[in-house]
Amino acid sequence: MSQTVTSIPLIDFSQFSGSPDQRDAFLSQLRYAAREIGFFYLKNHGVDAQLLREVQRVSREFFALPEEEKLSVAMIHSSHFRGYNRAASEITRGQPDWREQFDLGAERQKLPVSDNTPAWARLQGPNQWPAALPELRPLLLHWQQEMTAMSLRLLRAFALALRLPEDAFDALYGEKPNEHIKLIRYPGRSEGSGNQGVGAHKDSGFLSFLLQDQQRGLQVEVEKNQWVDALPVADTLVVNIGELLELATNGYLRATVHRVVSPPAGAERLSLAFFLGAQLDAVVPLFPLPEDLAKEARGEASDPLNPLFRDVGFDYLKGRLRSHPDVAQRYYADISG
Ligand SMILES: O=C(O)CCC(=O)C(=O)O
Ligand SMILES: [Fe+2]
Repeated sequence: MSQTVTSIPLIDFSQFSGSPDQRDAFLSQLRYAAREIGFFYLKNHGVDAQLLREVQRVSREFFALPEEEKLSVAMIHSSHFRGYNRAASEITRGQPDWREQFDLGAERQKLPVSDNTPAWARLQGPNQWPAALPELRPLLLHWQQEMTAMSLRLLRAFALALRLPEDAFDALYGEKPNEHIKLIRYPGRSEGSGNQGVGAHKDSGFLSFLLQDQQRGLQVEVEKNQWVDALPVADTLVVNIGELLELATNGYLRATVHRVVSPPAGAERLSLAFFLGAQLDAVVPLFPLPEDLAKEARGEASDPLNPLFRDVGFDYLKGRLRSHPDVAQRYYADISG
């Protein structure tokens, strides 16, 4: 029987490279956290603390730019869903989110598109970078590289925790993992803004990582209608499981619903998210788990408001179209109707 969860566990990634006993202890904590809660704090993750501080500092500088500079890289200029959105542009569960944000992905060349190319191929392409803040590009691309390397290491630990071969998930991301970064600033509450920083949702990919500042706001639905604060904890990243891992493990791993409540008036919250996903042409298989684990799998806990698809590119595109109806209408009217 699982007991009531009142807080989010904290696990230490350095144990994974420790003695065999430490490694086993780490893997069982990982399995527990990922199955029972779907969220945990990760310390000693190996991403340089100084780099993280720099990324936070320069992200704040980005949001402090004059509005016209931010709008010069507005997402509406990008068919690849890259760029800036003002607060209340993105929609979750039909309601606007009170957060401004800057999205980027892997810096890759646009794919040639013909009549029979799948629509998700249009997602690949360059990022937009603000001319007014030249240090943003090298810094974020460096951070992206570090986050990708760390998160792929963690994904391999997940495979071991499930007693699958260490490289079980490798073919799903191949040479082109989906490396989505979202810099987010939640303004304080104001008249007429409501308190939805971001509405309740699950993330779609393999794993999500959040670098929080000092301001609370993130909440995790550990049981139906029971929300727990994921308070900021210094020197950790918050990690959560995406729907892709839930689907691949028949619900053994848990993609947990979460949301952000807007900060009080006069405060603000900065959260920097890294979402690791599979490559867009992958199809998610069902991994055969060892019998004792398979018995504990909950089955697919798909959200009826947001059905899942095993085709990674299609599923990711569906999410992007739903979150950004203006971009959808401008570049994807042929498929989003
Ligand atoms: O702001 C946060 O810490 C969480 C953001 C989030 O859940 C998301 O963008 O998917
Ligand atoms: Fe999320």
